[in-house]
Amino acid sequence: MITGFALSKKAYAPGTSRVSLNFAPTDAGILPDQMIHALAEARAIKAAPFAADQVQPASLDLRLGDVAYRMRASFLPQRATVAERIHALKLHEISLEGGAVLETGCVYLVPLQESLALPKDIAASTNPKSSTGRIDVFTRVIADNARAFDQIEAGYHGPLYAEISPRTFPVLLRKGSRLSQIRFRRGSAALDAVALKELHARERLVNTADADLTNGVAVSVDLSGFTSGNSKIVGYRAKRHTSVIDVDLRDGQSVADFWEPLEAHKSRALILDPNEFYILASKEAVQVPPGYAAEMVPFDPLVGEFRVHYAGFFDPGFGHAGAGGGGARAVLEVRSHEVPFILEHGQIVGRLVYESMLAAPSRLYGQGIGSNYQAQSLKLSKHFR
Ligand SMILES: O=c1ccn([C@H]2C[C@H](O)[C@@H](COP(=O)(O)OP(=O)(O)OP(=O)(O)O)O2)c(=O)[nH]1
Repeated sequence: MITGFALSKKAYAPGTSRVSLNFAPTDAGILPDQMIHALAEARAIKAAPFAADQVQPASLDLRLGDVAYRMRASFLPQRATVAERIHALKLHEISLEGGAVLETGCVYLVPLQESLALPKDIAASTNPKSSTGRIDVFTRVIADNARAFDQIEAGYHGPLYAEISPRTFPVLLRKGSRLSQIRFRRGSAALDAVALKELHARERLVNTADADLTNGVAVSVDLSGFTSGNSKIVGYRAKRHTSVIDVDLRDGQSVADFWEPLEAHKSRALILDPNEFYILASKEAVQVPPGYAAEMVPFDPLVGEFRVHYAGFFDPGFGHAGAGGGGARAVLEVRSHEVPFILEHGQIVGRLVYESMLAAPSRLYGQGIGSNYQAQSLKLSKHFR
């Protein structure tokens, strides 16, 4: 297990130093920013030069290409290429050059600008960016012959596509918009029970005295109320039939036009309406130490009553006091399925699974890379002012 790193003083500047991608057989972990740049220099990631801040501490933001296909339905390509399935299933094509609105309830497929020619020992996984999950845009990435969403096999050579289905708000996006992110991984890097216990003892991953560390660090919901002006609220419920959100515009919309604040109740419970979308926050302050990355997963795959976590990647340095993040809560994107469901204060809703980095990133989340959510409390996406 990799335990600690000295952080380099300077951020990695692409092309200025050689970062080796030759690993010892037992090396396992998530590739940090400097290795993502090295993958691009080695043409294992093929793309136009990266945009500023596109490479994050443990992931790369993926950019939409210039066309969206409105599809009859979602699919997994399995034995086909995605291009073959698009040919068979597309309803029509929309240019993204000048921007286009994607409607709620429809399924779109967009070729991404980045394609891959991965070495045999590097696999990848994808997830929506937190900003995408917080506005309820359901997004997954598929590759040719994929049998699962958001999983890219080691050694994959080929294009990537984003499946996009806005659930609550129509969204305006364009060529270059970044809805998804990709993490590159060598081997199996998840911490086992012993390593997680040791890391928590050393770094205090959550600020609870009796942290539940079964299969990851348990994260529960806070329904006691956060101060908002003169009131106490537990979160927000999305409004229906709103206007459009421009995914690239920060602070562009007023909260009141899109969200209904949910006042705290003395019962410290919240009844989730089926098919409504909620933003809530964790009771625990969480943190990801510099040598690690985390992912929020369902607390129990057998409990399908409600879904938390659209966007599960937590960056190295998120909530870390050394990166200005002390006390950060996890923001939770929550939806109930078939029946109304009562959530109670302190109920476990997800687990943070920690993985080792192959090396410390040259910059942490919150350190001069335009991070939007460091030290966050209950926080809507960056689109709202
Ligand atoms: O469900 C989630 C997922 C992530 N996060 C936190 C941890 C993560 O490190 C941070 C930023 O996530 P991400 O990089 O996916 O967001 P972004 O939309 O790219 O924002 P930024 O520009 O700040 O990176 O938000 C949450 O609170 N809840």
